[in-house]
Amino acid sequence: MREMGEIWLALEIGNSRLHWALFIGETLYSAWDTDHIAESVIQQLAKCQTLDHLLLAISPPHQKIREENTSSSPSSSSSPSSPSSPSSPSSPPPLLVASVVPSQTAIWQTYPNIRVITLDQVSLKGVYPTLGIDRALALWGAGKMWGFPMLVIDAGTALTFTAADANQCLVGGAILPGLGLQFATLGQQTEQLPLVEMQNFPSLPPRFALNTTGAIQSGVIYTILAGIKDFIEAWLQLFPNRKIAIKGGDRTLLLNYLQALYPEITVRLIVEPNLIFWGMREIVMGDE
Ligand SMILES: Nc1ncnc2c1ncn2[C@@H]1O[C@H](COP(=O)(O)OP(=O)(O)OP(=O)(O)O)[C@@H](O)[C@H]1O
Ligand SMILES: CC(C)(CO)[C@@H](O)C(=O)NCCC(=O)O
Ligand SMILES: [K+]
Repeated sequence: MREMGEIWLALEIGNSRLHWALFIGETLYSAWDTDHIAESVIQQLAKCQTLDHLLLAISPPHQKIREENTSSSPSSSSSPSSPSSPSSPSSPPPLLVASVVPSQTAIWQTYPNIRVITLDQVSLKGVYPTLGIDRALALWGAGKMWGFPMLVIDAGTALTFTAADANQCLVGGAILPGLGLQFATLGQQTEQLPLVEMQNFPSLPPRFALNTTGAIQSGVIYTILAGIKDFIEAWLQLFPNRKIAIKGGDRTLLLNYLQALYPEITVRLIVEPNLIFWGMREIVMGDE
């Protein structure tokens, strides 16, 4: 970034929704999620006169899904709270975009001050050309924050494992359908199976179920948890001093279950929803 205290926005375009962060220089001021935004709204953003207008346009209060204020002085302004101290810019702030949805990236190109992060800008070594930028950035962010070797588990639309060794070189990883996707496919692609809603089971379901919904819950949850445990154990055997971080929309649910089933591995997990933003910050600050 050009100035130390400059306001900039980070946007991660995921397959389910958008993930936003407002930075002042190196400091993450707040982070929130929204649904994908219509092209017509994006085209209006260049005309926003103040930061508050812009924030309101990209995340109207009823649309905002999660907000986390990381600044020490919470602001009273509307959602998401904009920083009160630095003066609002007269033109829209720089926007850093990382996207795994190319059609969505395309409609953001009308934004006046946009920079799209691509894989070649992440200093992670040994990447393959089609590696998702979200996986690369989350791994880079986690490794820079807590050190390498690092394994990142992303419990998002897809559940992914992505690892790098002590030389900051990609070891590799794995991709499987995330929790929501597993329930959705069973409900949609079969004649007799219902769509199971995830919010309805905060605690572990019985392993051996005597009804259809229970059987789906058991099958999806216990095999995902066993899979996560197996990947973690394989990772722990690979390197000394290795770390593990977990992010993604299903992280809290999965952590609660993991804690109940495998407390000894759960304590090793670094839980951090903002890994991709730490990765983006590394790239922005590296340019100075
Ligand atoms: N309000 C919500 N809206 C959508 N998904 C949610 C919400 N709260 C929790 N989730 C869970 O989050 C998961 C999606 O995770 P996330 O939002 O991290 O995915 P994503 O948008 O694909 O992002 P990424 O590409 O970074 O994984 C879904 O499986 C869903 O169960
Ligand atoms: C796996 C997802 C969908 C996770 O968001 C994304 O990282 C992606 O589209 N990756 C491309 C394929 C790969 O990472 O090998
Ligand atoms: K596809």
